Amino acid sequence: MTLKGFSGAVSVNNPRDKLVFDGINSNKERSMGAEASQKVIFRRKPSVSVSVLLISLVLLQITAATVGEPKSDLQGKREDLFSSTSKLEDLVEHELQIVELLETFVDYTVNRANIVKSYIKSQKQFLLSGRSHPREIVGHPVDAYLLVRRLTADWEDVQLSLQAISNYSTGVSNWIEGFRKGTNFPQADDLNGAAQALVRLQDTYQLDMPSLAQGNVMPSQQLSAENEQAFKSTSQLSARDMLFMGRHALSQGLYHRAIDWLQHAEILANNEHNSSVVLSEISPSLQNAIEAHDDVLERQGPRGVSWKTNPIPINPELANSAKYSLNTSTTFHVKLYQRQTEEEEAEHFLRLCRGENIRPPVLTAALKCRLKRDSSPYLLISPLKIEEQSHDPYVVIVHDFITNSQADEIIKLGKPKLFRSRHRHHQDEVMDVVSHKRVSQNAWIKDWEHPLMNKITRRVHLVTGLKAIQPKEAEDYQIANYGLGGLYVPHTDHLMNNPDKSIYSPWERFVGDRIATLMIYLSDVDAGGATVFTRAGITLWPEKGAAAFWWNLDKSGIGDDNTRHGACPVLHGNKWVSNKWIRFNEQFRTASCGRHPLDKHKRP
Ligand SMILES: O=C(O)CCC(=O)C(=O)O
Ligand SMILES: [Fe+2]
Repeated sequence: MTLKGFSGAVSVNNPRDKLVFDGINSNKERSMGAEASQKVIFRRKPSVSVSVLLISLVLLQITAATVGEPKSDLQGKREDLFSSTSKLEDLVEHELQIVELLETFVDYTVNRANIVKSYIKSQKQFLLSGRSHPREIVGHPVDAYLLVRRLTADWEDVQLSLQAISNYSTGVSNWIEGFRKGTNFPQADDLNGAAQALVRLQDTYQLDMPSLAQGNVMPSQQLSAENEQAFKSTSQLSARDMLFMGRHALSQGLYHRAIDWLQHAEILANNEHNSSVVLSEISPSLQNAIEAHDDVLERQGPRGVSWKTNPIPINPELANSAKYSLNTSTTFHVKLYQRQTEEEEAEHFLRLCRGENIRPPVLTAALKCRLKRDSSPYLLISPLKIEEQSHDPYVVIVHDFITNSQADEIIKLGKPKLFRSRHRHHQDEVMDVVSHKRVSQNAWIKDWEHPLMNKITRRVHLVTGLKAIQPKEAEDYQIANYGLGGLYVPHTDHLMNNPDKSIYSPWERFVGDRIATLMIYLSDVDAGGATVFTRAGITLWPEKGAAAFWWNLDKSGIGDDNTRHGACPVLHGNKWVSNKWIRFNEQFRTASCGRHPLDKHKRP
C-alpha cells in the first residue's frame, strides 16, 4: 500500500522489502520522498567496526582441527527468525557456543602474544644500556650473546607464536563462518523485524518510550513492585538504536512515534558517554519526520489505514492556524456488530488488545460460568468448566481442556516442524502468502502422529459434539508460535466467502468451510497476546491448557463475519496455540440445522 502526501510514495505494508542493514550512510534522507523509500540502516560507529576488525585480526589461534567442523542443521530455504520466539531461543545457545570459542581463543592468543611481548621487552631492555652505537653494543660479550640468542632461539618462539595465532585465527574464523552458514543465523530482515516489533509494541500498548528504551516493557499503570523486575531488561537501547526505531516508525507511517523516537535519540546522543551516533546523523531524520508528519496531517488528516499523526502539527505556525484551533483530538466511536472500515477495525483491535472494555453491560450481563456434565458419562466425574464469553457470536472458553503436561508435549511435537506462517490472499484466494499480517511460525500435526493427538481429538468431540478426525471432518492440528511482537491481524477463520464456489479446490468443496474453531492455548503469555474479536468486542486472555471455541458458520453454513478476530502482539513472554478447524460437510448428522436459515449454533 502506498501513502500519498509524500513527494514520493511510502510503502508501509511491506517495509521489510525496503529496510536493509547494509552499513551505508543515508545522505539521501534529506528529501522527504527519499526518506520513505530509502533503506533503514543500522550503521555502527567506525570505532565498533575497528574493534570488530581487531577482534578478527586477533582471532589468530586455534587450528581447524582443534575447533572441529561445525554441523549443519539448516536444510532448504532460510526462514526468518524473528517470527518465532522458539527459533530465537536457539540463537541464545548459538551465541553462547561462539562466545565460549572466542574466550578460549582470546586466552590462547593472549598467552602467545605475551611471548612476543617479552621478546619486545628484552630488546627494549637492551637499549637501556645507554650504548647507542651498534659497535658499542656488540662490544659487550653478554649483550652480543643476548642479541644472538634473541634472533635465534627466542626468535623461533616468536615465529611459532605468530604462526599459532595465525592458524588459530583462521581456524576460528572458518569455524564461525561454517557455523553461521550451518545454523540459521539472524540476518538483516531479522534485525528489521525485531525493530518493527518494538515500534509496534510501543504503539499498540502505548508504552512510555524513554522507559521502553531503558528496557522496561510494562505500561506504567500495570507495573507493580513484584512484576517490575520480571519485565525489566538489564540492557538498554542506545541512541543509535533509537534512531533506527525512529526510521522504522516513519516507514510504517507512525509519524508521531517516529518523532518521539528521534527526539529521544537526540537527547540520549547528547548524554551518552561515548555516543553511539553523532547528532548530525539524527537531526536530518528528525527534521524529515517533522515535515512529513505535518505534511501528512495537512493533506490527509491525523488517522488513516496506514498512518497516524498527532492531532495538531508540530510546526507552531501551522498549529496556530484556525483549522487546528478547535479541539481536533480524534475521538473513538465504538462500532460493534457492523461492518467496520479497515481503520475502525484497527482501532478496535488496538483497544481490545490493551484490555479496554468496549461492550455495553447488556451484552455481558447474561454471560455465565458453568459446569457442564450432561453430554457424556465421562463428564460426571470431571465436568467441563465453561466460561461464556459471548452469546452472539457464541464464544466460550473451556478451562482445563488439556493438562499442562499435554500442552508441553504438543509444543514438543510441533517445535521441530515450525515454518513461517502463511495466509490466504483475500482477493484472489491464493494460498500461501508470507505476510506481516501474521508474525508467527507454524507446524501441522496429524491425529495419528501421536496417541496424544488422537486423545485430544476425542476430547474435541466430547466437548463440542462435532466430528473432528482429520482429514475429512477437520484439519490437522496447526501449532503456532508467535515471534517478537508477534500478532495476527483481524480475519475470519472461515475461508470460502466467495459466492462463486467454483474457485475453491475440489477438496475444499468436498469437506466444506470451517464450521467452528477450537483453539487451545498451549502457553500462558506474561503480557499482551490476547485473542480479540473486533466486531463483537471480546478479549480472550491466553491461559495454558484452556481452549477457546466459537462457531464460524451459522446453521445454514453461511460465514458469520461477527467472528472477525485477531491475535494481539505479544508484549512479554512466549505464545503458543493450537488450532483445530472443524469442517462443515461431515457434521450433517451432529450439528443440527435451524428452522430459520440464520439460526446460530449455541453449544457447548
Ligand atoms: O493466536 C490467536 O490468539 C488467534 C489465532 C488465530 O486466529 C488463527 O490462527 O487463526
Ligand atoms: Fe483465526
